[in-house]
Amino acid sequence: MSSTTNLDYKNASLKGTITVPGDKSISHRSVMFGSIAQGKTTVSGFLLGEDCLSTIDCFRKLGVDIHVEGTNVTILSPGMDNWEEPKEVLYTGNSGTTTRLMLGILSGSNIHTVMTGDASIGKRPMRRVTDPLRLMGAKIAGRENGQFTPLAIKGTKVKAIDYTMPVASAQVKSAILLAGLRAEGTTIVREKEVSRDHTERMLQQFGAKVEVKSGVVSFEGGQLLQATHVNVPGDISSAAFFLVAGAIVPESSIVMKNVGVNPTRAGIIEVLEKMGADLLIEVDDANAAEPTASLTIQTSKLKATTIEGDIIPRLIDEIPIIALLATQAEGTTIIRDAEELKVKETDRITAVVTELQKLGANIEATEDGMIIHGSTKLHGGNLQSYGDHRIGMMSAIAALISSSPIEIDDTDCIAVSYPTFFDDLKKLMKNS
Ligand SMILES: O=C(O)C1=C[C@@H](OP(=O)(O)O)[C@@H](O)[C@H](O)C1
Ligand SMILES: C=C(OP(=O)(O)O)C(=O)O
Repeated sequence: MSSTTNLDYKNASLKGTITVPGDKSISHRSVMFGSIAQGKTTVSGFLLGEDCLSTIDCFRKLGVDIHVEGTNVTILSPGMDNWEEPKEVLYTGNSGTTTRLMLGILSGSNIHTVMTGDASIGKRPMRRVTDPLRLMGAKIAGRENGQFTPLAIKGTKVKAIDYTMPVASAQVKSAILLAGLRAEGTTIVREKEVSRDHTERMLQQFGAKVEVKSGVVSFEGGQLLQATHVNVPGDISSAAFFLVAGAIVPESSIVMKNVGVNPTRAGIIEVLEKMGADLLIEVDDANAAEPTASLTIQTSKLKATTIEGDIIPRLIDEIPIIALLATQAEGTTIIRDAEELKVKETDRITAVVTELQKLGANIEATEDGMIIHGSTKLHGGNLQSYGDHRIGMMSAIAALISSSPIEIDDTDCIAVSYPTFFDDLKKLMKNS
């Protein structure tokens, strides 16, 4: 365990304006696409979270020149066909997105690489990616027949596939599409439930032609990406913590500017609205490559809801903080169809239920989600983050409404996606 944080936030209220850091999914992809394209790609609003820094580190090892200045990143790439074969293992840290998308990219490259990550990555399933990539002809070897890291990838000439996704996962879809860049023929990915579409949008931004029609993405191999500029919006998954805080902490009013509201990511907005939250959405430019909005949330009287089916991929990373929200809503909230939570940085069903029960919440785990009876007054306690950034941040927000202090083991992990989380929290508390 690294840092233990003791949070005594009694009678806090949150007021003011913040700008949450850049979107993690889009930041990863900006470096990946900028490294594939030959020439100079510039990125603004980049997330300096540990996961995205792992992506940068991997591409530097392939000979891509990447400069970081504040949240501006410049990528000078010789182009994918001229990458160097790295002498070292590529280390993907805690990042599932880096590991899985790199598998797709490296499969169609002309170099040999070995990839590994931290202990959490070592437990996360990779066959969901290595199986379709092997169908494309990829040469991947890994622990338990390609299920776990470390993974070795011998870049080769891959071929297109027509693949129906067995799980709703943007990481699997993206890995296949990125391998498809170098494949002969048309790669087709069919989704039953639409997952985040940042890869499809960014392929278009880099000049590729992609067709997306009712859950089917088709994409002709052999297209060259053109270096460009990427503007990364604020991360709605980070904003989610303050959307919930604003709704449940008494006498609060929070404005968040420049938040990405791509419809494939904005499930939390739909849920807040259904639960009766006082939320104002002012869209900046609906036609931007990734649309953004200002979000204003005020303390709200909340009612329970059911969250299931095709909304789940649109809010998968927000479920821990939505569970806390539901403890403050009148009635029974049911979350189902969310078994994917079991294979994130930790088993998020068990982690959320165990930690919220410690605070007195009336919450139970189910096979594919959780049931929460509200509203309950929460008390303090000693919580664990399990090294999972989203559990750590959910616990810190709980401390704002608990009747006594909350101690959290290992809050360092929050830097994975939101390194300035406590700065933003303090800023909002100071204004109250
Ligand atoms: O593609 C992405 O950037 C991501 C996809 C999601 O994972 P899955 O593809 O496993 O659902 C999400 O949980 C993760 O935080 C980021
Ligand atoms: C699941 C997450 O990320 P990744 O899969 O990239 O580790 C997350 O950020 O909540």
